Amino acid sequence: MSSAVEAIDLGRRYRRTWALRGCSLALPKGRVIALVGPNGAGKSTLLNLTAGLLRPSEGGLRLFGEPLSARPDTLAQVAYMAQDTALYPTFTVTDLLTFGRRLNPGWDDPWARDRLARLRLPTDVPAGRLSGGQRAQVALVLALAKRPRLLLLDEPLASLDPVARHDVMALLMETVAQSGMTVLLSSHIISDLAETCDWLVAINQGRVQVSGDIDELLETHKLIVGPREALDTLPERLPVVAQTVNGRQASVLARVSGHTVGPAWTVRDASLDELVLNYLRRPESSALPGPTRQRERSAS
Ligand SMILES: Nc1ncnc2c1ncn2[C@@H]1O[C@H](COP(=O)(O)OP(=O)(O)OP(=O)(O)O)[C@@H](O)[C@H]1O
Repeated sequence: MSSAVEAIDLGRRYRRTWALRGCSLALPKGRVIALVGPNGAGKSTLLNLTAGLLRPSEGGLRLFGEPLSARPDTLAQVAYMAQDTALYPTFTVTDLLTFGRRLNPGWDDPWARDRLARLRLPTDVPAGRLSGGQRAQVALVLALAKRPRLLLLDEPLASLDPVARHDVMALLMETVAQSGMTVLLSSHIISDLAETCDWLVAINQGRVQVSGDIDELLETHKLIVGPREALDTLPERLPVVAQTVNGRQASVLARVSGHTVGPAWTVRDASLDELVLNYLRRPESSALPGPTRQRERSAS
C-alpha cells in the first residue's frame, strides 16, 4: 500500500546552507501527523516541498504513490495552510468563498458556509480586518472545503486562543474520521498534539530524528529516574536518547526492550512532551532504524 507522503533522500539548500538534508520518510495515509522541531529545524521547508511550492535540491517526493514532479494533478489533492495565513486581505469572507468555489472542482460549498456561520464572523469585511486567530480559522475552513486527500498545516494553532485551539483540533479529528484525509501539521505546542496526533515526525538541524506511530514510540521509550551516582550501573547497551542530571537526581530517556535496571532506578512511562523534549535536546539521537547511540559514561 502506498504512503500518503514518501520522501526519498530529500534535501533543500538555500545557497550553501542545507535547510533539510537526507530526509527519507514514509508517512501512512489517514493519520494526523505531528511535525515537531526547534526553530529553524526545517519544518516549513518540508511542508513547502510537499506542497510543491519549493523544488528539492536533491532527492524527491511521492504523494499517494505518484512522483510529485511528474503529475501536477497530484497537487490538486493537497491543501496547504502556510504559517502566515495567506488570505487576500482585501477580499471579504464571502469573496473568498466564491473564489474557492470557482477554483476547486471538489469544493464543498454548503459545508464551508455552515462552518463559517458557526464561527460567527463578519462575512462582509475585508479579511485583512479580521484578527490573526479569526483569519487562521477562516483559512482552515477554506483549506478543508477543498476536500483534500492531504492537508498541510504550518503552525495552525499559534495565533488561536485555547477554546479556538480545541475547536480547530476537534474539527480536524472529525474531518479525518469522516474522510480518511491525511493531516501533517507542525506545532511547538506538544500538549495540543498529544490527544489528536497518532504519528510523530521530529526534525532537528535539517535531519529527520524520529518518524513513528506515537503509541509505539511511547511503548518502547521509558524514563528511568534514580540517583546520579547510580548512572554507571545502567546496562552498558541501553540505547539512551538523552540523560539529564538535576542536583542528585538523574533522569534518562531510553529505548527499552528487555533491558533490566538495578533497584536504585524507577522506570516509568514518558509523556509525549518528555519524549519530544529529550529527542530535541539531543540532535544526534535517532529513533529511526539503524544503530542507536548507547549510554554515555559521564552525566551531562
Ligand atoms: N528563503 C530562505 N532563504 C534562506 N534561508 C532560508 C530560507 N527559508 C528558510 N531558510 C533557512 O532554512 C532553515 C530551515 O528553516 P525552516 O523555516 O524550514 O525552519 P522551521 O523548522 O519551520 O522553523 P520555525 O519553527 O522557526 O518556523 C533555517 O536555517 C532557515 O534560516
